[in-house]
Amino acid sequence: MQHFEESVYQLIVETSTNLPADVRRAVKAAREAEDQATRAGIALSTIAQNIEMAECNVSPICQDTGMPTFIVHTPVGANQIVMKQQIKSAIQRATKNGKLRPNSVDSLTGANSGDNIGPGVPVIHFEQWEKDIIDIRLILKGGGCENKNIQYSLPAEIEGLGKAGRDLDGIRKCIMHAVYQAQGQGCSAGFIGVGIGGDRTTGYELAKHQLFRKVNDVNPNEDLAKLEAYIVENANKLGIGTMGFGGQVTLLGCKVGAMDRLPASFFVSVAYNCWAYRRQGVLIQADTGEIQEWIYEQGTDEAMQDSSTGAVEAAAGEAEQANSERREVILTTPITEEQIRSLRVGDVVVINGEMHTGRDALHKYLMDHDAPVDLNGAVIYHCGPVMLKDEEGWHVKAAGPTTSIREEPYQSDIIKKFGIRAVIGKGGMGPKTLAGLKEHGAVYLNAIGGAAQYYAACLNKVNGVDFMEFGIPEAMWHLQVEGFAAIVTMDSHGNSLHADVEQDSLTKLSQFKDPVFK
Ligand SMILES: O=C(O)C[C@H](O)C(=O)O
Ligand code: SF4
Repeated sequence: MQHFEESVYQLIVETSTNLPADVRRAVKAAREAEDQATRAGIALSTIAQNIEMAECNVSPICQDTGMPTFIVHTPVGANQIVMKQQIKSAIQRATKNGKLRPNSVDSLTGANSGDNIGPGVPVIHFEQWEKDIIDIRLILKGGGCENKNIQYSLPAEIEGLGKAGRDLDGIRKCIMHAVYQAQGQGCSAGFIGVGIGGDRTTGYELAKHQLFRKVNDVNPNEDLAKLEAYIVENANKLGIGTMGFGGQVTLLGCKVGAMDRLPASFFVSVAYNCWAYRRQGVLIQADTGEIQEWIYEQGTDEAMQDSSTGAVEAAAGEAEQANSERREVILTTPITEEQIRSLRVGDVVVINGEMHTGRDALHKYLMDHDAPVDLNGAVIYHCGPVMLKDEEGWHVKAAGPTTSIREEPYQSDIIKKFGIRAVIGKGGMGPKTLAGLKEHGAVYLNAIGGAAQYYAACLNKVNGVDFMEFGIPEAMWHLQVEGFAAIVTMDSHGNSLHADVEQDSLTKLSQFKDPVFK
């Protein structure tokens, strides 16, 4: 077992940086199905470019490298205690090398352990089997899509769809609603795993296990196979689109499993995974610990685009031609109110100058404290980056946006208190923020979720950092930026693309009210 730790390290690096071929093919099919000249089309081009950049840089596809979750099958008699120790040390090494973000946070104190080790982290499930080989699979599922997991208890009254009973049609309604409620916040276009039955815990576990299936497999249960095909076809009629921008492609895959339940309970548990669907696995020789085989086709041979550069620019160019009303506005910080008031939903903004990261801990802190820097005219970026330090200082290794809606209770007050002019994030924000943008003259910009390498390439200098005590993802990083492009999705005139897409998709959802499976 001399090579076991190194093999697990390779598994972690591969999972975090190189999206598997079946997932790549699903993203490529989405690109083909979507009009390149739309916002969703541009988002998919950015995603494709980001996937290639991550592979090339051997750096995280998305900065949120998730809750490392391993499922390990071992021969009878193999020493699982040693394996657990070695998995943990591989995790620590991958974190130190910037392949994983330090993601393990004490729930009571907020302290980040810094090495992805803590109570309950990583998650390791061991199972023995009769074979003489070790099968170890890993999923890195980020927090934003994890937050969009949902569990239904049947029978239920489902928003937009009416009564859902304890049958296949009731299950269908739950799953359609699960896709609807995620909107773009889980970085659509996504994949879902569904667990029918179990208790509240095992139901979710079953749902997550479905995410280990291959994208193109077919469910051996005929009814479930039909349900899976139905969901993929019809969820794509909801019009939510990539990143919730509206569009043809909302869901890339649906896998459903069933287990027994108690007479009184009927749970339908849904695990939502973003497009950055990072799961891999290896078969490991039990005597040496060496990798014998990769379980999922690796991404390397499935190139995302014809030429590695220029896809996004080309798509943006086409988009501009197709939609002469779409403007590209270059802004240098600090930004004035007049500049902000001239922006409308749909404009592309390119930012130069300085931006400041801020997410959950910072927003809470700023409510009743001063800011360490002048934020008048400033840009706040909802982002928890992967950072590495060397002799020259800090470097940004991965830095895509985080889900903005979590800051809804604070954002409007923070904008007002400090004179912030632009907030960048993903998934959109709610009515309180929209009113705040209008009142104080600010704008919400949507960056492409998960495109952590794409954005890291524009963040070329770290000017400083405050609140390191919040941990790397939550600290306030002051970043020098050049050519950071994002789309205005909420403007200072009361318009919100997110509110429009949500409204429109609810209308579409209600078209699926009538029974399908009898
Ligand atoms: O934590 C993050 O950086 C992002 C998170 O996965 C999210 O989707 O909000
Ligand atoms: S930011 Fe988006 S792509 Fe990254 S983990 Fe969160 S949901 Fe997934």
